[in-house]
Amino acid sequence: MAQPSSFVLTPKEAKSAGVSDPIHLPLQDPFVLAPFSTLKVIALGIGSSGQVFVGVNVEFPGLPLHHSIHAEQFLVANLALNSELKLNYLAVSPGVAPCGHCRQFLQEIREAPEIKIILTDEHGDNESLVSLESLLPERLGPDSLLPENVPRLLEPCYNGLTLAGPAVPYRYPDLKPAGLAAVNRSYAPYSKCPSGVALVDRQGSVYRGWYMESVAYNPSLGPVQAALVDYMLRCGGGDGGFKEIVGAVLVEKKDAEVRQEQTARMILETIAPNCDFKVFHCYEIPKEN
Ligand SMILES: O=c1ccn([C@H]2C[C@H](O)[C@@H](CO)O2)c(=O)[nH]1
Ligand SMILES: [Zn+2]
Repeated sequence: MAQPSSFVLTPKEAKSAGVSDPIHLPLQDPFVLAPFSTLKVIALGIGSSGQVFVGVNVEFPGLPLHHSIHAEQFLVANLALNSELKLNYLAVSPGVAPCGHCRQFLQEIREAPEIKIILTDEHGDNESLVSLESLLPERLGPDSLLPENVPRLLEPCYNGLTLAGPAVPYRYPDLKPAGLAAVNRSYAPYSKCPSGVALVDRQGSVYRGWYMESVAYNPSLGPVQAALVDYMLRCGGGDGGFKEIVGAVLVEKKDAEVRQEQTARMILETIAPNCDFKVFHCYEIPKEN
């Protein structure tokens, strides 16, 4: 699988890759793009730690287009998986501005309207810096549906879930705890149905990701897509791509109103036919009085 040389750069690495200041993010070299795209998009973001995060768009052969991951969504998942608390600057490939779907998904970050977006022409020249608010005025924000004190995307959250039922043996024992840790970090304040996915490749490396919802529902990022972002970040499967995924676990609440099981199975059967997929249920640990 073609990969950027790295999806997370320290401030020092970013500097040696040519990031002199936010407005001069290196939008082409040294990054190699994801292989499936007709339009190849890279998103770069600077987080509050000063690290530079990378996202690429991912299209899945055999799946309807709405399962694709936009570069900006990949970038946000990269921030979340790496516990980065804030996104300050965002730049997309030359001549591309974040699309409406991504402008909406970014709203889940607190203070989203203040995120600075770097726009350029198709040659990477004539930069300008605009706020996300100016790209999406009169937004639908999380404040429309959530109280102020509910953690927003990228803010620390712990869902207090534990695995239900007797321990069923599964041939990849590392996946269950990884899936549980993932569901506990899932951002699902609208459905209150968090979910997490853990994957293992042929080398035995484990990857994980969690469901991240949008106030506008459709731009939400599914738990399989989020785990695939982790897989790509860490060069899972080497050159074998998603076919090297041999095991997957989904953890979600039993009888949840919003369930991922069928969608997760369908996605994995399509892109990772060698994958042994299992679902484990969880429940909320009762709070002590
Ligand atoms: O803001 C955008 C717009 C489009 N794309 C991707 C999605 C799809 O893979 C391809 C064509 O739309 O470009 C992005 O990643 N970000
Ligand atoms: Zn987009």
